Amino acid sequence: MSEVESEADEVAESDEAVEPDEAAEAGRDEIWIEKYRPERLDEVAGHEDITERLSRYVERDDLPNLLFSGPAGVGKTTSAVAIAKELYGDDWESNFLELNASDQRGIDVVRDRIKNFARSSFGGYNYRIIFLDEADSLTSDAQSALRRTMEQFSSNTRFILSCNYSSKIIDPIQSRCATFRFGPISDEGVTEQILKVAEQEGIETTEDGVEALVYAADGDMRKAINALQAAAVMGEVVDEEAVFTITSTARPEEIEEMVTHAIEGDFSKSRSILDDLLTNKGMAGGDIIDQLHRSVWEFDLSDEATVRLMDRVGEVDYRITEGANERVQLEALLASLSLEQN
Ligand SMILES: Nc1ncnc2c1ncn2[C@@H]1O[C@H](COP(=O)(O)OP(=O)(O)OP(=O)(O)O)[C@@H](O)[C@H]1O
Repeated sequence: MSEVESEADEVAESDEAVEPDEAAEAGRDEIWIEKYRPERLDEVAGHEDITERLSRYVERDDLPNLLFSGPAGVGKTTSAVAIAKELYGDDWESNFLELNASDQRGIDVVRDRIKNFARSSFGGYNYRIIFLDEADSLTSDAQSALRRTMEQFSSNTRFILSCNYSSKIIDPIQSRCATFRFGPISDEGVTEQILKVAEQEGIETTEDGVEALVYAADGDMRKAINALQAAAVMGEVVDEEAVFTITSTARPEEIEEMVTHAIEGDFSKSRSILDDLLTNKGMAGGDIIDQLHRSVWEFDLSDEATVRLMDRVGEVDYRITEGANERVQLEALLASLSLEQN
């Protein structure tokens, strides 16, 4: 039993009335992304076109194999679980198996679990659901084996595969699935959910705090809610300062200032901002590149400078992904911008 649960039991057993403050404290120990995970398809924010189509399968009780693709934290797992809850009601847990394809123990363990689940007795339902997360982490050979398993159990099992990139899924699997692309959640969608959670938790947020949460999350709802919860622990009010600190995100103005100094030929000022971001703010080089990439079009730069910067950003991003030293790469980027001016 977790500490939270045992504490909650002790409180329930004691004769003394629970003070509202204590109840709120206990509530804050819960993980908000789980507490506010939508239960039903129509509660999933920002993907109405997808959830309406999924609801039709549920209404007809006729589910094809599904492939959900998209970035992290946008509702792929949530939608799969919501389908199971709507199809099976209280029995959903015994008819839904969640597996991770990148299971350390290997694909054979995953396949055995699929077989055991698909072969065990059914409680009056025509089919059960297997949700396989990170399906794109499987090699082509493992995916071919998975395809055979999908065929073997096609009469009584439906697969929902989740991945970041559907292009990494072999064609024979893609052609057996209806594909749904979950994009990043819109700023409005994230804002709405943040405000809802904050209100229910009695958390005060400032307008710039919510804007900072939306900016830092960049369409990832899990990141937005986690950041709200972490910032709420830090102080009374969730404001911009708290959010940027907690998420190790640079303010857009800092990134712009760093680039502008470099373009104006002042390498040392530009480098000292970079140093502050990497050393004092603890940012990862890859995250600075991501922020640069997102903000480039909002900087006050000529078209030519923007294109040059974009070109460099692409190159540095590739090198960092390949394992090059982040600081060296970022300093080189700023240095090359400065050199062009001098
Ligand atoms: N569209 C959404 N509407 C409301 N809440 C959401 C949405 N997407 C994500 N969330 C919140 O974020 C949490 C994580 O979402 P989920 O597990 O569905 O992400 P995912 O897309 O499956 O990501 P991953 O690929 O990393 O597994 C949920 O528990 C929920 O609180």
